[in-house]
Amino acid sequence: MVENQVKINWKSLTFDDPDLTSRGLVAVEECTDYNLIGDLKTTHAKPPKGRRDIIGAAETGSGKTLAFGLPILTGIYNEKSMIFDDVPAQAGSRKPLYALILTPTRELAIQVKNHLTAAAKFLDVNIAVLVGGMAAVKQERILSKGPEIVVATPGRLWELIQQGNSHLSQINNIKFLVIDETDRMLERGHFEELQDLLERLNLDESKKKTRQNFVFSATLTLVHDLPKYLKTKMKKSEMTSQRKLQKIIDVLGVTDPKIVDVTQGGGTSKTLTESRITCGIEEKDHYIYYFLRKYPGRTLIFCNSIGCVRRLTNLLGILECRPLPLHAAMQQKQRLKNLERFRDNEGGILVATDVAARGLDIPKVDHVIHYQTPRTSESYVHRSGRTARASQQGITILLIEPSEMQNYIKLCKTLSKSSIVNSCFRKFCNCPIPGEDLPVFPVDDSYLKAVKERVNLARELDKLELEVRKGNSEVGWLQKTAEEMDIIVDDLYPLCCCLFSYCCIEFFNNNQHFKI
Ligand SMILES: Nc1ncnc2c1ncn2[C@@H]1O[C@H](COP(=O)(O)OP(=O)(O)OP(=O)(O)O)[C@@H](O)[C@H]1O
Repeated sequence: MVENQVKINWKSLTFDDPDLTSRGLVAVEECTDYNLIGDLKTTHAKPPKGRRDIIGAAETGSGKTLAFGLPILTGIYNEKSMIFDDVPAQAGSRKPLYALILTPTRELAIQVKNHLTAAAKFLDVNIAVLVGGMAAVKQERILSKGPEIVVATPGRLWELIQQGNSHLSQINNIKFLVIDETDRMLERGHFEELQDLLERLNLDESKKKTRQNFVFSATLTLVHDLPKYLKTKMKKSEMTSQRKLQKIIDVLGVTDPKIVDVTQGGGTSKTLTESRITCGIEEKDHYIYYFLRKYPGRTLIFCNSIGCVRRLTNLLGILECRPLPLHAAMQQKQRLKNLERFRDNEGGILVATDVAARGLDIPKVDHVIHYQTPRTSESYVHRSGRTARASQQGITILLIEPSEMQNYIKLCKTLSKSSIVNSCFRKFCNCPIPGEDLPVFPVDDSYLKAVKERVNLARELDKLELEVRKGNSEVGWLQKTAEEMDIIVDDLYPLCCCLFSYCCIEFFNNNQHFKI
C-alpha cells in the first residue's frame, strides 16, 4: 500500500475540474471568498479521479472540508440526477441517505454542515447535523425530511440509530463516509460508539465496496519519538508515518486508498509565525495581559483544563478584557453563543480548552496563545492552526513554565523546530537540550512592569471573589438542606441560614465545609 502512495500536487489542481458541475462551482466560489485568496484558490478543489478511498493529510486551514465536501456534493448531485432522470419519484418513497460525515466535536459538526450547505446552495442537496447537547426530538424531525448528508458526532448518531430512526437505518447503504480529524477520532478511550458504527458500516462486504471513504486530518502522519526505556526495555518498534497510516487503514477497513500527504513542518501552516515565552508559573498572567493590551486583535487562548479556563476568564474579566469561555462543561447553547460572539468581534478574546482546538474555522483569528504547554504535539498543531488559515498571517505564542519544559522539548523534537537554542531554555533545564527550539517572543520590559501591578491587584480581587463565591455556595447548600428538611426559608433568608447553620453545627460537626 505505502509503496503505491500517490502524491498529488494539490497546488496544480484548480476549480476547472470537469467533474464539478458549473452550478456547484458558482456556490463554491461564493462560499470560499474565492477572490480574496491568492494561493488557496488554485489548491486541491478537485477530487482525485475515480471512486477511491482517500486518506488526506494537509496543513491546518488549507481547505480539507471542501476537499472531501466537493466530491461528495457532486457525487450526490450526479446520483440524484440519474435517479430522477430514469425513474419518477414515488409518493411516500424513502429518500436515500448518501453520506455520513463524522467529527469529534459538536461545534465542528455544525461548522461543516454550514460550510457544505453554502457550497450546495444550487445543488438541491440537504444536509442535517446531529450533535449531543441539543434536543434529539428536533433532530429526529429534521431526519424525517430525509437529508442526503448527515454530519454528526458519534455519540448522538449512535443513540439515534439504536432508537431505530428510520432514515438512519439506511446507514449501511451510504455512498460516502468521512471521518474528519481521524487521528483524534481513533484515539484510545474516545468515541467508543465509532467502533460500533464501523462494525455496522463494514458488515456487508458488497456494500462496503460501493462506498467511498475520506480520512482527513492535519496530523494524520505526525509521529512521536518513543522514550528510550520503551524502545529498549519493552522492545517496542518505532512508529513511523507509514505504520500509523496502515493502522488507521486496518481499523477503518479502508481499501486500496489514495494517500495525499501534503503536510510540511508537522502540519502547521507556512503563514504561521511561532514563538514562545519562558517564564515562571506566576508570571503567565502578566504576559497574557501584556500581550492582550499591547497587541489588540481577535485572540484565542488555550488552557489544558476547564479549571484553568474558568480562573483565567475571571481574571481577564476583572481586568476588563471581556473574555469568553468555551469548554465542555458549559451548556451547548452557551458554547455556541460564545463562539458566535467571538466570531462577531474582531477584538474578541476566547479562552478555551482543546474543545476549540480542532477544525474550527473562525475568520481572521490574529493570535493564538497557549497559556499552558499542550500535552501533545497534535494538540499544539491544531490549536495553533486556528490562526494563519487560508493563506492569512497569524501569530502563536507558547507560554512555558519550568514544569512544562519536558513537554516542550518533546514537542520540539516531534515537530523538528529549527531555530537557535536560546539561553532561557537552559535556565530551567539542566538536561542536554535538542538543538531545535521556537524563537523567543520579544517583550518590552518597561511595559511589562507597568501591567504587572494591575494584574497582581486583579489577582487579589479574584481571590476575594472566590471566597465570596465559596461562601455563597455554602449558603446555597444550607438552603437545599433546609428544603429537604421541609424548613421554609423566607425573606429573612440570610439570617435563617445563619441560625440554621448554628443549629446544625453540632449535627454536622465533622463537616469541614460547614464554616460560615
Ligand atoms: N480553494 C479555496 N479557495 C479559497 N478559499 C478556500 C479554498 N479552500 C478552502 N478555503 C477556505 O479556507 C478556510 C479553511 O478551510 P477548512 O476549514 O476546510 O480548513 P481545514 O484544512 O479543514 O483546516 P483544519 O485542519 O484546521 O480543520 C475556509 O474558510 C474555507 O472556506
